[in-house]
Amino acid sequence: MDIVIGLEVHIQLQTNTKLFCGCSTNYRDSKPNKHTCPICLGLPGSLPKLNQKALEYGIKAGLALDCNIADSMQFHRKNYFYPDLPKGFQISQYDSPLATEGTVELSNGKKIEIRRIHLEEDPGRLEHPAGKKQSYVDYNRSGVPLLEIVTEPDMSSPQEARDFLRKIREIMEYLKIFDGGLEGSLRCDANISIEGGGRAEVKNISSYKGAEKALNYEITRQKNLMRRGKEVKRETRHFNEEQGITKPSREKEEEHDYRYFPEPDLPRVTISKEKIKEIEESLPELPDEKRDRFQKEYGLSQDQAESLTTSLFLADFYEEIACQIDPELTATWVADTLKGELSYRGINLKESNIEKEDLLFILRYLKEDEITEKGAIKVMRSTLDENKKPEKIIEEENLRSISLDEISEIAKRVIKENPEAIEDYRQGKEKAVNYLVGQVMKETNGRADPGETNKLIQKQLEEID
Ligand SMILES: Nc1ncnc2c1ncn2[C@@H]1O[C@H](COP(=O)(O)OP(=O)(O)OP(=O)(O)O)[C@@H](O)[C@H]1O
Ligand SMILES: [Mg+2]
Ligand SMILES: [Mg+2]
Repeated sequence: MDIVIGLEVHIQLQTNTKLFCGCSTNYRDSKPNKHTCPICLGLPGSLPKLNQKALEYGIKAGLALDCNIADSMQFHRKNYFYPDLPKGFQISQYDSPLATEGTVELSNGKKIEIRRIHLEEDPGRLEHPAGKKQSYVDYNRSGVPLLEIVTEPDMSSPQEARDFLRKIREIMEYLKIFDGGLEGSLRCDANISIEGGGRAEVKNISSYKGAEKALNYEITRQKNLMRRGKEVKRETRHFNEEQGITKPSREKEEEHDYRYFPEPDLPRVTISKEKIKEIEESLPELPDEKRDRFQKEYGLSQDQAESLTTSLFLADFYEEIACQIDPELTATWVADTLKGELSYRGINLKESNIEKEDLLFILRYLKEDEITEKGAIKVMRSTLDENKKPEKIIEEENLRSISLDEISEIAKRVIKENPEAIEDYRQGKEKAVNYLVGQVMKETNGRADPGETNKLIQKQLEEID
């Protein structure tokens, strides 16, 4: 049974002001209804004016997704009645959108077609506090610029949908027009059908993990209906993030006729070839290009390059260190060790204490055998957990590597103290060597180099023989 998935992704553009007025878009820490004016409250007689920055950001996004940018576009009124929309309509786009026909390549190489991209205003935010009879509405979000990206129904699994959203997020962050770290900045409607059934449009998804969950739930639900010979209806459903389930939309009025018509208060917008060209020339290197370049320039594996380019912040962090010291060593320490430590702590690089200089310092010491690998990991952990500088940690925790002579002395003593290990070694037990190495590591608090220690112990044991 073929699974068909198409997404409508809404991303909030990071402009300072709203799409059609001068109110601030920075609403998350504000009291409700503080960033409002007659325009974003939709009061009669107010006139919207297009934010040119939002238009520029939209063009940027369209170009980055390989779309055709329209030479002119029109805003339309999308009429529906709901308290989050004070005017009774949303200014959106209809048959004359900003951009059409783009593509996004997933990490499995599959190409997903973009049907269209358009600009629209975000509605207000409703709050339904638990245990209260009233609901509240906050219009601070009303009028924040949204970019809606609509795909063709090209995805065939929830994993692909998740990967698509991750890619979109990465690209938009690279363009510096979007901040995925903000709550509710990326929302999507996921359309899904199974061969022979109607499509469900699942609304209210606010993360890419949520999208995957909602789609998995839908597959099970739709397959179960089909198995029992029941019809899968074409319908709109709501995703409940906490419960991980979808439910039919309660509001019947959501299955509407939007009665689209051209927004009479906003003239058709022409987009000149020069403007498009200028924006195209200013586009930064995008994630896929950076990944390919990292592979070529620094000799990284595809996996490492992929892992290091998932965010611009991470990629820059890596590259600035890699330029000053061994790029392959840096890749291993950033992509594997550091990312592992961060994910163990449930934080990302931006949120952590570690700075470029810190990692560079650790890698320098490691390269010059001033600390062991084990020591380096300890320093990294303490840098993350205690917000101290590596230099200080190395001093305080006594992590500086010890010399071969010192190791040799300790090894001698350890061998002497463990006659049964010598016996085991004579009988050909390799484990005995490992045990002795372990003892030396313990005595030296992990400061001895395990490879060197192993060699020394073998040599000393042979000499006893
Ligand atoms: N059979 C299908 N199965 C799954 N997805 C589909 C199917 N047919 C179309 N889609 C997807 O559904 C989405 C259609 O979105 P679009 O916004 O154009 O229309 P709509 O959902 O009818 O309207 P709106 O959501 O604006 O009210 C697209 O992403 C498309 O890829
Ligand atoms: Mg839709
Ligand atoms: Mg839509």
